[in-house]
Amino acid sequence: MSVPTLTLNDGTKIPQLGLGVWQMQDDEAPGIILSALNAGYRHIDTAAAYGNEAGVGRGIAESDVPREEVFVTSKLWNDRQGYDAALRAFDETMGKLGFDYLDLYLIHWPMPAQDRYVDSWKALIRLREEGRIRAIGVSNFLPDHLERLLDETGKAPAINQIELHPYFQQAKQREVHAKLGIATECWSPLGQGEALSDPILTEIASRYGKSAAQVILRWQVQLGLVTIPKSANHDRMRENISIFDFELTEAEMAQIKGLDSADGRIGPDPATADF
Ligand SMILES: NC(=O)C1=CN([C@@H]2O[C@H](COP(=O)(O)OP(=O)(O)OC[C@H]3O[C@@H](n4cnc5c(N)ncnc54)[C@H](OP(=O)(O)O)[C@@H]3O)[C@@H](O)[C@H]2O)C=CC1
Ligand SMILES: O=C1CO[C@H](CO)[C@@H](O)[C@@H]1O
Repeated sequence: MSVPTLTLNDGTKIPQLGLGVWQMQDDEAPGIILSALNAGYRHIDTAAAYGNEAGVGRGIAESDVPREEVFVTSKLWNDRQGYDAALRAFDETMGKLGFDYLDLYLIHWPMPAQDRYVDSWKALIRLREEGRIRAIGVSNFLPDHLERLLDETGKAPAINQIELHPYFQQAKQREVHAKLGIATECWSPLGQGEALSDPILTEIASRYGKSAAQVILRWQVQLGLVTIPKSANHDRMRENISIFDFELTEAEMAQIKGLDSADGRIGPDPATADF
């Protein structure tokens, strides 16, 4: 069963489930990408900061899958923010990936103390107008950062990639996204493994002969989110994409909603993150 796509506010289609590749070494990335493409993945999430763009590009180039059938995201790292710096960083990313266009480029963190994200956003708008990027977006942007992009450029991001898992569900942030026409993408969708032994999730999973990981990813897809679980293991990669043959009931969706926690964040807080 193939992965459904979501249509972004600029008309671009993104597969709702992709492979996250943070913490994969550049030299192991080609093999992992080949394995993911064989398992049916057509969406890969990398970043300049992950140090594996070259390996990701090589894996795609060495596969039998045409470049245009794979949706690839990369991200602008914090020390390259600003208009000219972002243009140069994008060229470097493209050189490493070996692509002539990118599907999605994100500003990785707002870094409000630097106050350069509006200029970075203007560079991304230009790159999209030039046809070098299909869709542009952001990551870890809070509502006031999104409002400022809109106020100063009139252009809303297609997507905001944020921490989102059963213990940190971001309902308010999702509401803001819906109002502004911005899709929500979940990073650390499995809570970096923390949520996988949750008794409610394992109980729901047992009803379908599925795993807790599959229930979490199915929950995210049914919420209309994009999700990018990371696995470097072929069996778990296959497991994570095998979620399109069952459906959670409304009662199960409500049970999972009940797992949300005010202090469930595992990554940095975008308001104060400074790195
Ligand atoms: N924009 C941002 O700021 C951020 C973006 N990201 C993106 O999100 C992606 C995913 O987030 P990440 O932090 O990696 O965490 P995830 O929530 O995807 O969890 C990954 C961990 O879970 C394990 N795992 C994966 N599938 C299963 C399974 N079916 N059963 C048991 N264990 C499993 C993996 O191990 P194994 O590999 O051994 O299977 C790994 O240890 C990243 O790779 C990156 O692309 C992440 C953090 C921040
Ligand atoms: O995507 C991410 C994972 O790696 C980075 C750290 O090296 C994080 O800061 C970032 O948000």
